[in-house]
Amino acid sequence: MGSGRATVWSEAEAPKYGLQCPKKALETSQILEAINRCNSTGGPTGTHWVLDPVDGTLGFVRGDQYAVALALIEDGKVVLGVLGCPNYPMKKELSNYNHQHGQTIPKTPPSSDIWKKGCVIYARRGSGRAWMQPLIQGDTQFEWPNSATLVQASPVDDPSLATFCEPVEKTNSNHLFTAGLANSMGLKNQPMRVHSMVKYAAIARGNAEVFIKFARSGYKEKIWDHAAGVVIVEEAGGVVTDAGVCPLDFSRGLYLEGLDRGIIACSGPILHDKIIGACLHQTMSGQAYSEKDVDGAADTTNK
Ligand SMILES: Nc1ncnc2c1ncn2[C@@H]1O[C@H](COP(=O)(O)OS(=O)(=O)O)[C@@H](OP(=O)(O)O)[C@H]1O
Ligand SMILES: [Mg+2]
Repeated sequence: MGSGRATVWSEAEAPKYGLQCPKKALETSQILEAINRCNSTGGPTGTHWVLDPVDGTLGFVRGDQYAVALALIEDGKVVLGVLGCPNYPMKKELSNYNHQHGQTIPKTPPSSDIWKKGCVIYARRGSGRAWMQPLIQGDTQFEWPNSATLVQASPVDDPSLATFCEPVEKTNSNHLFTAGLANSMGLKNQPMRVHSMVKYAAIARGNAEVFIKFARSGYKEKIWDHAAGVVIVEEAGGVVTDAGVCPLDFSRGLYLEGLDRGIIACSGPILHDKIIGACLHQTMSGQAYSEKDVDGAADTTNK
């Protein structure tokens, strides 16, 4: 959740936002203990904060992409989303890296300290806007609008020009099934495999057009893995639904209950319609998702 210095900074800023400042700066362990005290199970009523302190754990461990994700859910609807992406620089496109090695950060970082300068992306439901700003480092004070800039989903609606991203691990999403979808809708580019909700950030920033995740049947998607990303993509002009064209339902507890097969996030409605059509085609032609595809996938991309 950030350095001790960042913690002290947040506490010092608290009164400015009408919050009571703790008498003594909290230690890291106290912050973790406070997070652990949370016991809400979500649901259709009330106000709930949803936090994924390290989303994309594997990416974090590998020194690759991960996110710190915070969302506010009111009466079952996500009203606010914030994604901190410490390894996603303001000015770099993820797609410049990765295809061959499944890694979005080059092994040898560029000489500048660009990789230390991640971004934060956030949006409020109904504002029609999504914002991005650099991660605040060291003693820098946050002063709205600071260097925040508006981000927008990509205008590209031609599948042959679109970039699609998906989880790195084929145990988390069926790569064979998504490759079939991509092929049948005419996506030509290699998939960009990225850990964490940085995939939603990439759609919101216009660095990719499509994010598809089809988990194995029986796996229940958790609200904290999607809440912040969904509101940010939608406010940046994108569309997010399940494969049955229903919005993701954040009102039914800790899981996205009732999710139809997988999650499809797109930069706009034209590409989204095409993927839904491709899904229907795959299902009708008997190429629907199967467990075998996940467990025994002869998929050699990004190894
Ligand atoms: N079996 C299975 N199927 C589907 N999804 C799963 C599965 N196991 C875990 N998870 C959840 O996926 C979250 C990580 O998603 P990613 O997109 O980062 O996956 S990947 O590392 O790029 O493959 C990951 O979030 P984190 O735990 O925050 O990393 C999990 O909540
Ligand atoms: Mg997660």
